[in-house]
Amino acid sequence: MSDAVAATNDLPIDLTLSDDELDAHREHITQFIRRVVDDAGADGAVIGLSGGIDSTLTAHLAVEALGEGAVRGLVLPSEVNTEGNMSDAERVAELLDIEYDVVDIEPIVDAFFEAAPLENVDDRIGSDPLRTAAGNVRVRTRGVLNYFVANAESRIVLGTGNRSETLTGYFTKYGDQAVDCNPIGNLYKRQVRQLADYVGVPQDLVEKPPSAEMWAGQTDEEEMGLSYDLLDAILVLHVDGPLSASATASTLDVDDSVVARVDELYAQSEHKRHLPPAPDALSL
Ligand SMILES: Nc1ncnc2c1ncn2[C@@H]1O[C@H](COP(=O)(O)OP(=O)(O)OC[C@H]2O[C@@H]([n+]3cccc(C(=O)O)c3)[C@H](O)[C@@H]2O)[C@@H](O)[C@H]1O
Ligand SMILES: Nc1ncnc2c1ncn2[C@@H]1O[C@H](COP(=O)(O)OP(=O)(O)OP(=O)(O)O)[C@@H](O)[C@H]1O
Ligand SMILES: [Mg+2]
Repeated sequence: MSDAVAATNDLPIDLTLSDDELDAHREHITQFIRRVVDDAGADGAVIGLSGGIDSTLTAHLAVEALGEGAVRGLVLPSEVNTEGNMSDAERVAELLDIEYDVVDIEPIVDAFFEAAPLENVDDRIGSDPLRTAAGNVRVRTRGVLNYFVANAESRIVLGTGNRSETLTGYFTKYGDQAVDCNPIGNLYKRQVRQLADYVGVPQDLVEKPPSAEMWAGQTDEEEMGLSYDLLDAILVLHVDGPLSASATASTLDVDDSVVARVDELYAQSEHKRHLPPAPDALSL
């Protein structure tokens, strides 16, 4: 394990996976990807590449599972993505030797806002709720492009959701969630970084602060108001685990309000983890 991954591990709970466990996850995930593609009768996979760790690790494991010829990358910059992240996304595609396209989504997003049924969009877009709504439009636009390629070329869309995001609802409903499978969906964020490090993802990508890039300068940890390492510990001990909220707070030596905040994120995002509900069938 690199120093950068080890250094963050200063909590009284150790989520660090052993090499045997990392090998087991690697094998389990690559088998999963092969099975999903085979079961769908698809010819391969398509994945959005953002230069972040989730898509980088997922693409890496997809190439291990399917071979580089069966994986296609889409790098989809908008005006809020940094050039650094977009060139990292291209670097990942080149390191993995996969076919990829770069498509500027801003003209699509511009056309959308011109047609959108809202007053004074330009004046309101800098602050919520429009800032998040606009970010979600960019995220959903990427989903449309992913599915266009999947439909046209008989591919499945690889998602990059991890367990920390799923449990907190930290994703756009029918945006980056609109995928055919989530190969790293059973790994907490810290474990994503660790597995990425283990399979040889470049260090600078492993160490980069996670960002949804929904607006300029956004980082996940700032928006959520807590670090992934602390979030993961609360998820493992409490949301997925057996400890009460107060026992979790005292184990981690944090205020009860921190655990309450995670409980709130979990409860408020319940709807994102299910298919849309409908009333029960009536027998008339
Ligand atoms: N109880 C309920 N039952 C059924 N539906 C419910 C609902 N509450 C809200 N909704 C629906 O859900 C909508 C809100 O959900 P949604 O549209 O997703 O929007 P929302 O959750 O407000 O925003 C997405 C969040 O995910 C973050 N994100 C997005 C994309 C990528 C990443 C990343 O890590 O890369 C992070 C982003 O920064 C932001 O915090 C509401 O407008 C409403 O339509
Ligand atoms: N500019 C982009 N071009 C193509 N795909 C993108 C872009 N931005 C986001 N995505 C897709 O949306 C997914 C969700 O973004 P998210 O930020 O959660 O993951 P990430 O960028 O891979 O990792 P990190 O959390 O470290 O930033 C990405 O993994 C990627 O598949
Ligand atoms: Mg990102």
